[in-house]
Formats: sequence, structure tokens, C-alpha cells
Amino acid sequence: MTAIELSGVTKRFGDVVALRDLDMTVESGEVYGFLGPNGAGKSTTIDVLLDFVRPTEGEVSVLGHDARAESRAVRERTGVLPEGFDTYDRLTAREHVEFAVESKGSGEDPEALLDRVGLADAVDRKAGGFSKGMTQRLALAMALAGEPDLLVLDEPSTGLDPNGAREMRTIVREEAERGATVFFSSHVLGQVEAVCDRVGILRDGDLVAVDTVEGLREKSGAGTRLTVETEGVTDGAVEAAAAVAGVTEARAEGDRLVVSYEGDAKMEVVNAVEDAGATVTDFATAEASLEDVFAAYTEAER
Ligand SMILES: Nc1ncnc2c1ncn2[C@@H]1O[C@H](COP(=O)(O)OP(=O)(O)OP(=O)(O)O)[C@@H](O)[C@H]1O
Repeated sequence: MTAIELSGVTKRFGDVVALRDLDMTVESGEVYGFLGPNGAGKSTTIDVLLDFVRPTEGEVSVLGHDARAESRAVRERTGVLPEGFDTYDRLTAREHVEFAVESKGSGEDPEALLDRVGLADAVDRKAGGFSKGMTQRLALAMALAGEPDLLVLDEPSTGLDPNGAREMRTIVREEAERGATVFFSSHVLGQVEAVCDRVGILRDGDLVAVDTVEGLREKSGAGTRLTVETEGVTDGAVEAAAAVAGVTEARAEGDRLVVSYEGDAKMEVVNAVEDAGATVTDFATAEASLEDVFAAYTEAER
């Protein structure tokens, strides 16, 4: 079954086109990472799924329901961790989760949910005194109430320390193993690598790529990164490196020349740099980082 399906969804806010004829499918049981730089349209997409925002055009179906006509049915089966979640300062963590459990009619023990997100020691503390990471953990406990079929997590790692981020990933995987679909947004590809079955990259309201992280890495053209140490990078050396076949990007960082390339261009680049008059003192290659892959999809000219 399909958990989420958007077809031809456009959302305009006045002159701003937040989503542009967007088609997207998330299969049931899938962990889908939804990525994009600030302003790409991630939150708008989530708002459309939950019927907080109505699309200007297009169809949206969530868990087999029309997102607009049957939004109540969608929300009953969906756990949401909203971006910038605000606590009720005078209520305790337990009271927050009790509220979520009641609204789902699921009757779980709030303490068990709080234990799961690492807040066992703070069950009866007022949420007003919580740190950012604790607030985020509390929001996750609330989203988990009622064993939802779909978890929508908007930037779930915000404010979490490395342990918290790892625990978040564990919970995401556990939820997927239980059969839930997990849809979460992030602007950092590295955060989604360990947990996502597939990643969709949004840019200016367009889905520019959908694939596994490995597939994205292969297709991005970010390729291999070569760092050439010189005694002084000249403009001519940058141009010469950029002109070598297979090179996708060449730039100077101080005395260092950083070159991204596909295939087997390494020695040709080094030779071209030397021929251009720069003295090469060392060079090294590394596989493209996830940041490079993300940049390749979201920053390259179109
Ligand atoms: N209520 C609104 N009124 C006007 N413009 C809006 C509104 N909501 C979103 N936008 C615009 O739509 C575009 C997409 O915004 P959106 O918040 O969906 O991006 P995002 O990918 O979630 O960004 P971020 O990573 O910064 O949260 C932006 O240009 C934004 O300014």
C-alpha cells in the first residue's frame, strides 16, 4: 500500500511558489527522508499532508485517505513531531504525554513512552524547565502515542546531542520494524543516512531526486574529491583543473586546490595544475562526503 501520495501538488503563498507540481510517493512501512535547504518547501509539504495548509492545486492522499476531506482519519493514525514544538510550561512531561495518549484514545502508560525517549528521570518535572533536547524528546514521546501507522517528524534531530540523535534513529528503526511508515524532514543528509530506505531531495518546491543514499551518491556527480596542496594556487591552476575531462568543480581554499571529479581524472588534474605553473607539494583523494552530495543536488545550476 501507499502511505503518502502527492500528485501535481502546487502551493502558492501570494507570489511565492512553495511547492511546484509536486509528485511524491512514500510506500507503507518505508522510512523516507525528506531533505532540502531552508525554504525548499519541506514544512509546507508536511502541512499539506496534515491539512494545516491547503494546496492551490493537486491531490494528496495519506494512509489511503484524502488529506483534505478525511483529515480527521489521517490525524487519528498519524503521530507528528512538529518543527519548533512548544511545551506548556506548567505541565509536567507526564501530563503532556497523557494528553497525547488521551487524544489518540490508546491508553498507554505515559511513563513507558517517556522511558523510551530517555526521559524516565524527568517524568514529573514541569516542561518549562526542559532543555531543547529534552523538549524534542518529549515531543517524540507524544508523537509515538497510540502506535501510529505514520510518523511525521519535522527536523527531529534539532537540539539533540549525539546520543540523543542516535537514540532517535533507533526509535525510528523500531517504529519501522513495527510496520509504521516514517516520513521525516531534515536539511542534513548525514542525519538520514543511517535510517532511511529512501531519500527525496526538495529544491525550490521541486523534488529533484529520489533514491537511496547510495544511489544519490552515485548519481550526484559529486564523485571523488581531490585535494591538491600547492605553494600558491593561481587562477590559471584553478582554470586548468576545471578544464580536465570529468572534473565537476574546482576551487581554491588558500594554498589548497579542491577538485571534485568523476572517473579517473586524478593524475591529469595534478599534471594540469603543475603545467599551469603551481608547485604541487602533496595531494590526496576522498570519496564525496554527504554534504558534497547534498550540495550537488541543491546548489548546482539548473
Ligand atoms: N504562510 C506562509 N506565507 C507566505 N509564504 C510562506 C508561508 N509558509 C511558507 N512560505 C514560503 O514557502 C517557501 C517554503 O517554505 P517552507 O517553510 O515549506 O520551507 P522548508 O523547506 O520547511 O524550510 P526550513 O528548512 O527553513 O524549515 C518559502 O519561500 C517560505 O517563505
